[in-house]
Amino acid sequence: MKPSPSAPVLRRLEKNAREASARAYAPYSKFAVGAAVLAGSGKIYAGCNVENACYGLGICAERAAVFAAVAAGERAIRCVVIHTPTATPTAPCGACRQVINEFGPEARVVSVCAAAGRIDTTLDKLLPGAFGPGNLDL
Ligand SMILES: O=c1ccn([C@H]2C[C@H](O)[C@@H](CO)O2)c(=O)[nH]1
Ligand SMILES: [Zn+2]
Repeated sequence: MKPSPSAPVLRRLEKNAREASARAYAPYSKFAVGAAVLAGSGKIYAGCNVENACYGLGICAERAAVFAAVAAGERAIRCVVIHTPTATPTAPCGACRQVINEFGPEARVVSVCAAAGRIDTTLDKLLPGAFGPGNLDL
């Protein structure tokens, strides 16, 4: 079976995530993260982490990207790519896994970094037994 998204689309997502990481606002952690999501329409939405002087109020790149997609009218997430300018790739935090689950329970999740190492997995592997919208069907 052909991989989804295709290699050229995945390359575009990686470029968008890398460019978004350069726009991260991370003066406190110095850990710049960029994310790009491929939404149901085929459009790509990017996000970066945005920190705050009130430390707990920062938001991760992945959630910023998902929320940008939803604000544009999207309701499905097919793929999330995360870029960090580090030597090893970074998997999404638990909060972001839960948010991705809402719109892309079977999304492909790819983490890339400044070196060749990558993580290429799926949301259901990262968040097995997830609580999701279906659990609220009483
Ligand atoms: O997957 C991750 C992990 C961390 N961060 C952000 C949160 C915080 O701003 C900084 C350090 O945790 O990196 C992300 O955006 N995505
Ligand atoms: Zn997160």
